[in-house]
Amino acid sequence: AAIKDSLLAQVAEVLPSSGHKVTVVGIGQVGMASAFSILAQGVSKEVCLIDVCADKLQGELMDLQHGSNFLKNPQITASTDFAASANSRLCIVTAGVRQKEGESRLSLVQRNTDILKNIIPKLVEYSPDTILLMVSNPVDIMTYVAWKLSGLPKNRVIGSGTNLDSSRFRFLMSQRLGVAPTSCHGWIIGEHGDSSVPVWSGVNIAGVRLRELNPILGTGEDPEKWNELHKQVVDSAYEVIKLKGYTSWAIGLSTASLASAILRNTSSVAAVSTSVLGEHGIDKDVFLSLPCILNANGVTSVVKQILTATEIEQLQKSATIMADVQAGLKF
Ligand SMILES: NC(=O)c1ccc[n+]([C@@H]2O[C@H](COP(=O)([O-])OP(=O)(O)OC[C@H]3O[C@@H](n4cnc5c(N)ncnc54)[C@H](O)[C@@H]3O)[C@@H](O)[C@H]2O)c1
Ligand SMILES: O=C1N[C@](c2ccsc2)(c2cccc(Nc3ccc(F)cc3)n2)CC(O)=C1Sc1ccccc1Cl
Repeated sequence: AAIKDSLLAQVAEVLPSSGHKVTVVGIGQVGMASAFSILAQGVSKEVCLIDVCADKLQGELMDLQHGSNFLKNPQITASTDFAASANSRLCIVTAGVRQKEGESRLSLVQRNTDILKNIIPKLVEYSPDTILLMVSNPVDIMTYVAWKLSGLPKNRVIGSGTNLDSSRFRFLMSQRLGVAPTSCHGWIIGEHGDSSVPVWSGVNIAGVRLRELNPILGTGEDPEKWNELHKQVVDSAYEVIKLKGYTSWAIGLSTASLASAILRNTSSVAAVSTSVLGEHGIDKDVFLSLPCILNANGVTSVVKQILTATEIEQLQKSATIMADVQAGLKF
């Protein structure tokens, strides 16, 4: 008899999944930083890697598996076949192509949309109850495209949105004030990236709103130039790209944090891209970031922030731009 048979008397079936299985599609810089963060923080012990590059998949799989002894025995699998993703509680999509030199945003969007056409239906086929977490850019549009392609309810299709933007904002705020980033409260909402919206009225330490200490905070007249904080969020993204060619650690940790809220059913609040139709007077079927309650059922509530007219105007402008781009897409 095989050693295993002499050693073990099986008494029950092995379940197909831990119930916390996470699939990461696209194992480039962002996908691997996300997978590593999830494993290193014990967010899930069952991770499946999917990509079109078989060799890279095998190499990343082996390299991660070799660390299993330090990761408390996770189950890590990898395949170019989506069947390997079956029974995933959460599917994180970072697959995409980079903008070519001088490529228009719409052309990139159509190319990434075409990639999603091959990914989303297969993920849902093998994990019909899954939650999709989109990271690929332009993330707000890719989240809408994923929702349309998946047929899932809106609460189970989430974009990483301005979660990274807000994290960079808190770090920069912590540098200015000498307060830990986790104690620097500030929310960036709306469109991820260059046109995101800082909610200055809500920026606070221990509930003390900086806007109350300095009503011109965040405006052009502010001598301390706090509005530069938001500009620094955008500039630092370009700075990182210029210096290292991509971003990985912060977005990977951000993705692991969102995965943790979902898998551990914590109902914590995070700025993520969700359907904003009907919020703040938006009448377009688009996805933008607002503070949302995240748990095992995805986005279960949207926080109704009190926004200034200017902030609402910026959201509505982004909604119109998203809707126009979406109208030009071929599904
Ligand atoms: N939302 C955010 O805050 C944020 C931050 C950083 C990066 N991003 C975005 O994340 C995406 C990935 O960035 P990256 O630096 O990891 O890129 P990358 O080129 O390093 O990785 C992309 C991966 O996708 C894979 N891929 C391509 N087509 C595929 C398909 N059809 N099926 C499966 N896998 C496929 C590629 O093989 C590659 O491994 C980009 O769109 C980038 O703009 C978003
Ligand atoms: O930190 C990043 N890096 C990226 C990146 C990663 C690999 S190559 C480029 C980045 C950096 C700078 C600009 C930019 N623009 C962009 C716009 C639309 C797209 F479809 C793709 C990329 N993207 C991707 C991205 O979304 C981010 S966050 C980011 C970007 C711009 C402004 C503010 C923030 Cl918080």
